[in-house]
Amino acid sequence: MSPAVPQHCPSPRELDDLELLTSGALAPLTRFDEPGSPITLTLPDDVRLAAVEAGAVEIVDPEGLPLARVAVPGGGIEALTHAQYGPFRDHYLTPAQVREAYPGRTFVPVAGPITSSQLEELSSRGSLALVALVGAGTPSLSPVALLRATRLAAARLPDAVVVAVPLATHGDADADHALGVQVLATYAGADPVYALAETEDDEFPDDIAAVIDFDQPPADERGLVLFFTGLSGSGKSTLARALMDRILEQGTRTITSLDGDVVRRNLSAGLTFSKEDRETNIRRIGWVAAEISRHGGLAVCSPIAPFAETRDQVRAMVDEAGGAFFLVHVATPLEECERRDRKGLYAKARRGEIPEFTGISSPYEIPTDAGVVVDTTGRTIDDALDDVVQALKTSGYLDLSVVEPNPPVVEPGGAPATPSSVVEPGGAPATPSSVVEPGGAPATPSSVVEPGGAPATTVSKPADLTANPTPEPTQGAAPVVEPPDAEGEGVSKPLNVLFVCTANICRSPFMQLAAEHHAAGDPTLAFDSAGTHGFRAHEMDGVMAATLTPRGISGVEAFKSKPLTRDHLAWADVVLVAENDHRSFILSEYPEVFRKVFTLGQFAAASAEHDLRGADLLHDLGQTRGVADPALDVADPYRRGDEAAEAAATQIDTLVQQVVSALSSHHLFGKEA
Ligand SMILES: Nc1ncnc2c1ncn2[C@@H]1O[C@H](COP(=O)(O)OS(=O)(=O)O)[C@@H](OP(=O)(O)O)[C@H]1O
Ligand SMILES: Nc1ncnc2c1ncn2[C@@H]1O[C@H](COP(=O)(O)OP(=O)(O)O)[C@@H](O)[C@H]1O
Repeated sequence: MSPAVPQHCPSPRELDDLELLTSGALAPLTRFDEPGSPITLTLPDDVRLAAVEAGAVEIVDPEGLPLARVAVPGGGIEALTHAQYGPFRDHYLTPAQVREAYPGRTFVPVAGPITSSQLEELSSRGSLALVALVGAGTPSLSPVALLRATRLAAARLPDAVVVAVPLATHGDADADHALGVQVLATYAGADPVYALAETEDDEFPDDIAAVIDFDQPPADERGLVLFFTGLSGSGKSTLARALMDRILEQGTRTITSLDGDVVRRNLSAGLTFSKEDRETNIRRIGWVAAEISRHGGLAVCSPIAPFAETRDQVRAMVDEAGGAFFLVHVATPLEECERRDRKGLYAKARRGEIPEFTGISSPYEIPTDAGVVVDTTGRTIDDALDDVVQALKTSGYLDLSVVEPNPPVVEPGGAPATPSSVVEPGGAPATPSSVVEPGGAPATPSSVVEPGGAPATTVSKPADLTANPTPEPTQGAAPVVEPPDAEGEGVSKPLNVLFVCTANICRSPFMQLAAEHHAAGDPTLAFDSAGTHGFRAHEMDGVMAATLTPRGISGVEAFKSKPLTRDHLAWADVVLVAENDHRSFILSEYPEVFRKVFTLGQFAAASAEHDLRGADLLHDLGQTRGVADPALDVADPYRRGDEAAEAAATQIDTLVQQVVSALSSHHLFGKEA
């Protein structure tokens, strides 16, 4: 009897590639794993072994429907069936079908929503076939939104049809471009291909803008997974519960709780505390949480989750589902958890009665990517919770400070109650908060067992700067009263200004420090900076830094560079970049922020023509922003000598002064208010 052909459900990218291979869209390519081709199929070791033995692997979709048989080795494909479902399936046509149905048209590749000016450009180009490139990993819109937007564009053109082609991205822009050209040529056959010009214009017809808005909700409307990790007894459940109460009191979101103990009694009943079972447990929690986030829901998870790799997997699952993942490391040291020993488990573990107990005989790997680190030792629950609430607010995901005014709470007996403040046994005065700064300020020390189960040691959290999603304003934390006509009347919030250049070591640090200098403690403004390809934790470039002192600008010693993340953008009310290229980069990677990204020169020029200031100015410019004149760019002075640095410094200093003065509301609503 010949060995059974194993089944395998590949990644979304590989499924898209399979569809293109079997439809003939990648002709002359017809198989996986041709030398030098990005169209590859990776099999897990056990599947590969079985496939080699059987001579083939059967590719199935996520629901187990066999799609194709792939020869192993060799990669040759025998198609079994095509995917027959999915939104707008009728638009998914093979090149042969397209050439038969739509001959004589001009073929237009569409990778993002078509703008108003592009529509105008297309309206005079005759009969069109808009080819929407909707594969896995497409950067701008989700596949279904790109198809919706392209259909709306087609309806606005005199004669256009829409074809969907699942061309996935392969992590290499050049290879993807070459594939795109090849696929378009195959679809067009003898007909012309017309590539839309890149446009700085980001105005869309209302119906297309609505599709974009629905697909890219603002940070505080996205699905959110709040993931508490830490040792048993560290305070995960207590803090998670208190946070959920606060969210429910605010009344803007519903919540699903996935507490460690509760999950183990239900979803993960029967699992042990072996490494393998813990990983299964966390992946189950992650899967459910990601599905909740897919629909804009909020999941609060509080398992120990001791392994970095599994936490990363959860982050990736949530990311794939379009949700935001926010990691809270409850870093209460082992000694304190053991002192609490609420369930008596540590004592048992010390006596050897519980094998593989986290912190005693099983490792806990300290997160280096937490959004906030909280040590609850000697603090009230409310105080520790405030760290989490503050970090969430800074991240842009959840702002719990906007609440309806509370009626006074009256104690039995009639006296007004003092604010609730639960002090635990042994509860000493609060220690300072340890929100992780973008600059990677070390957290309070936390005791951990290192991987491998070595005895607990006291370590400081590594100064990780990569994935920190909580840019902290460098000043302006003091509350201000908003202009009476601004949104959120009476709510305290500075305007957050993010400066961006390439590496975050020359121009954008100068912008940030100069802005802080000119704002002179203005509480209505907060500043930060990052680089599109930012170095991590570098000092400012020495040549550029030398231009600061003669201008009386300080703060360079504390400065550390960082790469730009989505979370920095979420934090910012306005993003001011050095050059047009930075703007294009941000718009292609994070199209949802298009209303708030300007070049510094563009913003300064536009604000000079305005009477409005502060939030009103931002709002108005967000609606009417035009093309950024490249002549207003701040050229890169890096490694171009003292003169270039001095010229950039002078240019930036002037522009920043204008911007600070235009954005400040201090003279109106600051100290005097
Ligand atoms: N061996 C061992 N190690 C750690 N914890 C143990 C163990 N055995 C039982 N318990 C109890 O189970 C709770 C942790 O379960 P989790 O699902 O959160 O753990 S894990 O994430 O799968 O590692 C944990 O609850 P919390 O105190 O809420 O964290 C413990 O009460
Ligand atoms: N500031 C604090 N924050 C959270 N828990 C605290 C704090 N101070 C003391 N505790 C106590 O520590 C214990 C934490 O237990 P729990 O929340 O179940 O932890 P975990 O879910 O991490 O196992 C509770 O008894 C809680 O009352």
